[in-house]
Amino acid sequence: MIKIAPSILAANFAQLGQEVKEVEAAGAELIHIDVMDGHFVPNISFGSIVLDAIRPLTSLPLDVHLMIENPDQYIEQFAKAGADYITVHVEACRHLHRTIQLIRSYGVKPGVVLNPHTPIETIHHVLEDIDMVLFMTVNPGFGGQKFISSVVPKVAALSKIIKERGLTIDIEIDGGITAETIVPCAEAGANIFVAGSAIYNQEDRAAALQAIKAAGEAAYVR
Ligand SMILES: O=C(CO)[C@@H](O)[C@H](O)COP(=O)(O)O
Ligand SMILES: [Fe+2]
Repeated sequence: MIKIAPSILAANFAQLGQEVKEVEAAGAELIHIDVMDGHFVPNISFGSIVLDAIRPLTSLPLDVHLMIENPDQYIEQFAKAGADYITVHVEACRHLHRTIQLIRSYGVKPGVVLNPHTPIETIHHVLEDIDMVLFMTVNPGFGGQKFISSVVPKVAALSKIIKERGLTIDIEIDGGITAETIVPCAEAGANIFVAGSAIYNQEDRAAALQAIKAAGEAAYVR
């Protein structure tokens, strides 16, 4: 089943609570939260106080995408603020396995993120320890960028490995997702899709979300 995770990075922060409730009512399955530190990525977004604020307003899982250096230092903070998933970039972790264990120790589902150029071989030895792999289909740091289609073969290759090993791991795609770009990703076996501008920048957000989901459902093969 296809799940849609609207990214609040594209929401109106002056009415964030309402923006979260709107996508929940529209059929979103997760809320995607982009944390940027101005070091790992060339942009700053927000920290765990935003989770503190929205946690009581939604029953949806909070999917926290950490685009930060030294993620270990902040995992407790995000776990205590109510994260359900915490995903860390392979490129930002010196001891990836330890970071995954740290996330799990707080009862949070761990996931790993790969930049567009990062090979899937970097996570072969942690697949048994994680709940999600997040493929970046843009270079991280900004919303509203163009989808990088050369990532799709990596998604298909990982999906095959997950199947061969009999694992249950969600494959999430993040960056430039629309009702068109979701199609090759769902065909490659991805099942969770982040969408920021393709939902929040639309007049009818519910219709936009449902159109993206329907296109993904029609294409999904696993
Ligand atoms: O992590 C990121 C960007 O670094 C994403 O979650 C974006 O925020 C998605 O925005 P769109 O590409 O869907 O507009
Ligand atoms: Fe993200």
